[in-house]
Parts: sequence; C-alpha cells; structure tokens
Amino acid sequence: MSPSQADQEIEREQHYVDRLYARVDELRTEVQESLDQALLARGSSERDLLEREASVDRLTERATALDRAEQGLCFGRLDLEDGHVRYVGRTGLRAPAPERTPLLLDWRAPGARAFYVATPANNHGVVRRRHLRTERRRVTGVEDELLDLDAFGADGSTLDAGTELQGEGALMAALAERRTGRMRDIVTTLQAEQDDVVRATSAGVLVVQGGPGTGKTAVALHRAAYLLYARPEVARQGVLVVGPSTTFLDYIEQVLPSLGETQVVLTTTDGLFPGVTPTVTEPAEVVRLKGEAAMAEVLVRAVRDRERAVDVEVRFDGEVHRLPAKTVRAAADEASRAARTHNVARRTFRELVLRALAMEVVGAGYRLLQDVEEGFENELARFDTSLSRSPDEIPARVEVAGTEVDGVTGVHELPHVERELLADPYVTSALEDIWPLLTPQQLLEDLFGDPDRLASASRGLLDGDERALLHREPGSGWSAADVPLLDEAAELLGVDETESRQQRAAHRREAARFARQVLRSNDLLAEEADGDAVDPAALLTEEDLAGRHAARDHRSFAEKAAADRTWTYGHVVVDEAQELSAMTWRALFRRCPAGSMTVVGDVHQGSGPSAATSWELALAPHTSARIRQQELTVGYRTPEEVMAAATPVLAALDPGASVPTSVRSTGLAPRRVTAAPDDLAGAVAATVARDRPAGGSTAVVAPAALVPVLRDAVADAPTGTDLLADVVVLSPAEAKGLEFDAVVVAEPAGIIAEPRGLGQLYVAMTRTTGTLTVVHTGEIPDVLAHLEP
Ligand SMILES: Nc1ncnc2c1ncn2[C@@H]1O[C@H](COP(=O)(O)OP(=O)(O)OP(=O)(O)O)[C@@H](O)[C@H]1O
Repeated sequence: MSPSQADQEIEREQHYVDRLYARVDELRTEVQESLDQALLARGSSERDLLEREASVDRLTERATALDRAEQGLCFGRLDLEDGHVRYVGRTGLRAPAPERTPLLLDWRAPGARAFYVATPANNHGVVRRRHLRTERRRVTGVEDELLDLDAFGADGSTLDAGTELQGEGALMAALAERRTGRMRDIVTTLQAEQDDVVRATSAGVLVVQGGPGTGKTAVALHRAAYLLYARPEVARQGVLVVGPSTTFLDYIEQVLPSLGETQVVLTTTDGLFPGVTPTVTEPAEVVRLKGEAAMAEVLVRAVRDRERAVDVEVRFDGEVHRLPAKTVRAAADEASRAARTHNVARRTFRELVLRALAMEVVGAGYRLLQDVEEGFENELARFDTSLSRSPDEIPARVEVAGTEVDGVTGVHELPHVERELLADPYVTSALEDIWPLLTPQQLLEDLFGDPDRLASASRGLLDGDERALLHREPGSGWSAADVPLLDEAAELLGVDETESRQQRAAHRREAARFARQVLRSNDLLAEEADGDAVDPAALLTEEDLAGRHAARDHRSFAEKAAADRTWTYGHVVVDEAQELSAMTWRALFRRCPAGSMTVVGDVHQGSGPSAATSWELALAPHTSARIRQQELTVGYRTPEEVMAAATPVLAALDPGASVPTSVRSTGLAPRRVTAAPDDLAGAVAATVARDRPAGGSTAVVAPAALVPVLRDAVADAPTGTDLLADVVVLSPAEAKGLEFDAVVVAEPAGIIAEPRGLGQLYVAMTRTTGTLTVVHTGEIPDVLAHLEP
C-alpha cells in the first residue's frame, strides 16, 4: 500500500471508528440514566431492594466494561468473501433499536475467531484481515494481510504466504515495546495456536506445555476471559487464577480487567487458606515431604486418632458413672455414619454419649449396654418415642426396651439429666477429651508438636527421619507447605454450623422484633399527625424493615470468593503449574470439583522441591476428568540468540527437550563477564549500568543468598521486588514468569548449586526480551562455556 493509499484507508477507518465511539458515548449516557433511576427507585420491600441492588450491579458492570473498552476499542477488520465486513474489538456493540445490527464483534464471539486463525491456506472465508492501530480515539495506522489474492487481484506485496504468524507487523510492534513491569493483554495479536487454547472446551483439564516466552501465561488469562464470556456456568461461579508469587500476581493483575473481566480471584498457593499467611521458610526436604500425597493419609489417621473409643468415667452428683469403650465405639460409629467430617460428627457423638450417660445416671443404661450391638439408632428411637409423649402419659413404671425404670427418675428425666451433665465441666472435659472440637491449625500443631501422635498417624507411611523432619514446636508459625495441609485438615474436620445457623435465625428474629417496634412507633406518629402529614410510604411493612435491618454483604465477588475456603469455581487456571505438590493439587481440585482447569507450565522450568517432570504423573491421581495436552511452540519473548545460548542448559536438563522457535532476533549475542573473586557486586553494578536500556526494565537474577548484597550494590534497585522500578534484583524463584528488557545473570554456579539448579538457571536466562549478560567469578560452568567473553 502506498503512503497516500494508506492515508485514505486510515481516514476511511477513522469514520467507522468515530461511529463506534459515538455509540459507546450513547450507551454510557443510557447506562448512567438507568443507574440514576435505579438509585432513586422508591420501593422499599426486601424484594425491591434486592432488585435495585442487582440492577445497580449490572449497570455498574456495564459502565466499567465500556470504560475498559475505551482504549483500543476496535483493532481488527475482516473482509469476507461474500462482501460483508466485520469489525473486531474489545466489546460487542450493536446499532440502536430497532435495527440492532452488529457494529463491533467482541473478540470472543464465534464470528471473530477468523481474525486469529485465518491463513492463506485456510482462509475461513476471509479475503483480507486488517489490523487497526489506534491512539486514544484516533486511527494511526492499518496493516493488511491478503488471504485470497484472487479476490483482491492485488499485488500481494504485503503477503508472505509461508508465514505462520497472523498480523506479523502488529505482532512485531507489540513485542518490540518496552516492558513496564505489568503484563499487557495480547488480544489484538493472539496467534492461531494460542487461539486454539483460548477457545478449547472448558470440560476437563487442559494442560498447556510450552517453553519460556511461548505465551502460556498470556494465553491462560485470555482463556479465562473467553470462558467467562462464553460459558454461563463459569461466569456464575467465577475463575480462580493461581500464580507462583505475589510479585507475579502484581505483574499479571491488569490483564483480565483490561479485557473487562472482574469475576476472577488471583491468588498464590500460599493464599489458598484464608486467615493464614505463611511466614516460615522451611528446608527443601521438609517442603518436599509435606507436599507428598502420603500426607493426606497421615492427616486422615491424625483425625481418627482424635476420636477415641475409650472407657468414659464421669463423677456426677457424687457418684461415678462408667460407659465402657464398646458403648463409646458404637456412638462413634453411629456419628461417623451420620456425618463425614470430624467436627460435624462430633455433635452426634456427644448427643449419643450424653444420652447413654444420662441413661446410666437414671439407671436406664443397663439394657442399653446389653444390646449395644443393636446399635444406638434402634435403642434411641424407642426412647425418643417414649419421650415424645408428655410426661403425664408416662406411667410411674415404664418399660423401655425391656428395661424397667422407676417413673420418678425415669426416661422422661433424661433431657433434664443431659442438661445437667452438659453443665458439669468435668463431664464436658471428658467428652472433649475423647472427641475434641478441632481447628485445622490445632490438628497440625498437635500432630507436628507431638512425636507420639506423629508416630501413630504415620506408621508405615513415614520413616523415623521423615518424622523428625516434620517435628515442630507449637506456635512456631506456618510455612507455604503447611497451607495445603491446613486445607486438607479443614476438609477432614469440617465445620459444625448448627450454632451459626441458630445465630442467624436469632438475628432474623431480632430484626423482626426491631421492625415491629419501628412500625408501632410509626403507627403512633400516624395517629398523632394531622391529615396527610405522614408519607404513607414511610409506613413500611414489618418484612421491609426486617430486610433493611439485616446486614447486607457488600463485598465484591472476588472478595467474597477469596475469603471463602469452600467456594467452588467454574474454572481454575494454574500458572507455573509444574511446581505444585500433590497436596496442593488436591486443594485445587477441591476448588473445582467439576475438574475444569487450565494448567500451564513447563516441566523444564521446574525449580522447586516438588517440581513435576511429567504432567500425567502430576495430575492423573487427582482427577477423573479428562486430561488433554496442548503444546505452544513459538517463543515470543526470548530472542533467537538468547534461546541458542540457553539451549545447552536445557539439553543438560533433558537432552530430548524441544526448544521453542523464537519469532525475533536482536543480533545481540549474550556475553559473559568474569569478575574478580571479591568483586562480584561491583562487576554486576557496572554491567547493569552499561546494559540497562533507556526507558526499559532491567533485572539482575542471582542466587537467593546473594540477592540482598546485590540489591545494595546496584544503583536504583529497590530493596524488594517492585517491578515498576527500572532495575530489580531477584532470585530465580522470584523472577519466574516475569520478563525484562535486559537481564544480568549473576554467579550462575551459585544458581546451579541450588536444588534443581539447572532449571533455575534456564528460568533466569530466558527472562529477557533483549540483552543477556552473565557475570561470574571463578570458572564458568560448562553449560555456559560457549558464551563470548
Ligand atoms: N500473540 C502474542 N502477541 C503479542 N505478544 C505476545 C503474544 N504471545 C505472547 N506474547 C508476549 O510474549 C511474552 C511472553 O509471554 P508469557 O509470559 O505469557 O510466556 P510464558 O510462556 O508464560 O513464559 P514463561 O514460561 O517464561 O513464564 C509476553 O510479553 C507476552 O505478552
């Protein structure tokens, strides 16, 4: 296209884009008016209030979506074989009623798919794909790809028939932009193999394996946005996105909002158990051990060990009463049948044991002990039948299950005796001792703090050395590896909600009482007022006022879901998933029982103690859902030269591993700098000063132990991991998933010496979009010997 032709095209597109923005402005006004109306609506019944709240939420959401679509509203155009034209953008727009013709297709709509996947070989009915570049509301450029030369009879000068890339110019421009410390969406330049992942069915587990910089993170986030748009069941329950670190979450936090999505919770695996923030760092072998699947069985047994069928002896009213272990076991069995979890079953257990004790006290226990094999249920049913009769109906001598009881201290006395028993601290402490109410924290502290308990729970599962690794003094804080164990424990223990249900019911009663009072005073006001001085609308019904008085939950979706351990999501996205332990996978699959997950990672970048080497092995034990695997093969971040430099490291990790094909080349070969043994920091600082690109980002990636001293040495480097700073110093674990314009890897031998050190070095080297320099003291490790000095 000649420059003047291009100008004409830009002008033509500007007209259309103006029309789109005019429609957006119109919709904004409409939404604002509806919002004002909704806020002023008068109805005051509970139902009115709920409806008002729902429509305010919906309209606010729409207003936010329109605001978010403002930048880059329209970025693509498809010219179809049948002469129709479709525009593609960040949100869908239609002309006003009655026409309602589509003006702009949401990028996730089925009709927009061709924008990402059409090629000359398979053009999906598209003759021309056009990328529109815009700044604010102004069109600044167009880039065309002709997918059917015949249709246009064009010269084909812009077409590279062999290219695998869609919108190459736009893609290269996007990739060449300086990194800002915040990931951007890639909705305008998503490539065909990526689009396949984004739109894949939500059923089952989709594993996306790919080398560094192949767009796994970007694609997983676009997939979340796609599923929220296309699958109502996912939108209803929301999406959980799990990343490797809070620094990483900061890095990706803008992407989904920029795509208009808010039904998303971002978390690290550390954050999966609300109320616990890990503060303790543990040695790798402890982390590995705590992550093993065997720990699930250890916890099952630890809970079972807290449910003790032992003889119970209580002193009550000056007398000693005994229940033999057999009776207590029968109560325990019955309780376990009645409820799956320890704390919930505990209520039944206590009721049964109390009843048995009460019977013992009133002398009715005899027969029960005899017939314990019959089970509590039959026995108690008979007692309950007799209790349901009024005491007046109970004869002085009753015969219950063959037991003759004196009517005065007989069966009808049981509830009273039970209450008395429950008020006796000796009795409650005896009951608590055999089946205590437990929090997950208590269970783990007791288990790890007491070698006997640990030995009992782990017999045949862990050896003595492993038990010693797990031992920890109570109160010493929580580690990241404890989080999935707490979650597992919470699952086994459950929550007895009877009391909170009772509290809620009491709260409702209180609200109704309040309402009655107010209504009464309103009536008085009405009586006192002359004529029509009192607004009849002010005379509310009892139900209205109760509803108003009831506390409303004004938290956002993400706040509510994140605070609720038992929230189940419509879909879960896991990034850097190769690092997750078996125990963490268990916790995550509980968050999505349907098993709808996108799992992205690279088994070659595994660097933690639990890192997986095979997706099948890591996932299959945790789900019966189908596991599909898709591979991304093109590297968008790391230039060809850097990828070549990192290849020997990858080959040392896995000789059969395939290297992603880089789309870019910088012509800059990675280099190495040899520092004097006592001047690593000085050499790193000097290298950073030389390498750092103006207006771009630079990272020094160093062994964790050297990070503090290098942060001190490097000018401008913050003490933490603030990615908005121009220069940061990070460990390989902190750098995971991130990218920078320039990377300096410091002391590679120190990185390699750490557990899974080669994987960590591979991560460190592949963070750059531009230059890579390795600074080392002493001998250069073999895998880097090829770097030019
Ligand atoms: N289609 C695309 N268009 C524009 N940019 C892209 C595209 N695909 C990937 N990128 C960019 O490439 C870079 C790497 O992407 P991303 O971080 O998602 O890769 P990754 O596979 O998760 O890498 P790693 O395994 O190293 O964490 C990002 O800057 C991303 O925006």
